[in-house]
Amino acid sequence: MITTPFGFASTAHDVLRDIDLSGQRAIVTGGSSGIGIETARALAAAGAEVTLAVRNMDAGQQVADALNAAGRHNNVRVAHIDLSDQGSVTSFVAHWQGPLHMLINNGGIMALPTLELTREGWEMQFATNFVGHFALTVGLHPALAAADGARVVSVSSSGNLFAPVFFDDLHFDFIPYDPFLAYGQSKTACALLAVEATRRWKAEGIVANALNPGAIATNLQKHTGGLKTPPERRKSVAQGAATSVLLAASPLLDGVGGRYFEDCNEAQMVLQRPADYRGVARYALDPGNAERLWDRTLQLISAR
Ligand SMILES: NC(=O)c1ccc[n+]([C@@H]2O[C@H](COP(=O)([O-])OP(=O)(O)OC[C@H]3O[C@@H](n4cnc5c(N)ncnc54)[C@H](O)[C@@H]3O)[C@@H](O)[C@H]2O)c1
Repeated sequence: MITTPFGFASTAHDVLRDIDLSGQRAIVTGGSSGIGIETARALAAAGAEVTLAVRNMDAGQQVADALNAAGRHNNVRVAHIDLSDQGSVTSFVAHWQGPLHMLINNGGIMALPTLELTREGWEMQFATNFVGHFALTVGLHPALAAADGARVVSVSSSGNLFAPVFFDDLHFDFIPYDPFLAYGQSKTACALLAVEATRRWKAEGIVANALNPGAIATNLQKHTGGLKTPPERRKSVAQGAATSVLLAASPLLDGVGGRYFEDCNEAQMVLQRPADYRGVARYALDPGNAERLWDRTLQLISAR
């Protein structure tokens, strides 16, 4: 188990204190709100050149302007991506130039009340939270390989404990749609992406890890009537971004990949859903599931 000096209450700035990221380049998807803003703020404050990959360019530009005005480096920019739209992901990748040191797959949606499908017929949470990030990560593989020690960060969730990947029914054609089953499947898939990306790319110096940021009141809960977690177990957004930046940039994680973290430490693997929703399900780190999902998703995106 990987342990660090950081924990539940640590902030992203605590984790990056004394770390100089000058000359390093990062992408933060969903960087115009919530945890994404704080992830970008901390990486940029440490000197990294940060691209906010966002669906809403106006919102993204406002955040970039605010971060640049408050920081010392004028190193935050904005680029458009709609993770639910494969054409948009392809276009983002085509415009990216040069090496990429940190890819923070952070954007996401949760618990859409009714079944929504993309134009390809893919369930929307799976398409946005996972397939979009999968295509982005695979598309940016040459840029990651060029960075000499790149990190991919997969923002998963305790939602991994709600559902495995339903390989025979990814898009709820048979299983009755449930908002949290769909969210859970997508977040399990995000964890599996880290496992398989590490297996495939570690020899090229690329490692990927997954994380649960904790319970943070953000726009994510707009379909669920707000955060239900008791106050003592909630985090601020700066605390929520701590594990993301740890996985993106801390030397404590050098060479570590294919693992799942929460509260800045490696999480326990569990065989049943615990009452406190801590830990990661075995199926979410299973290498066989990870390879199967990778191959299946490659087929999905190449057949569209
Ligand atoms: N807040 C929590 O309690 C919590 C808990 C566990 C996991 N997470 C995860 O943390 C991540 C960040 O969530 P947050 O809490 O900051 O929520 P948020 O709603 O504030 O941020 C999510 C971001 O993703 C972007 N996004 C959504 N759909 C997109 C699309 N199609 N294309 C591009 N961008 C898109 C949104 O515009 C937004 O900027 C998510 O992956 C979420 O699942 C959050």
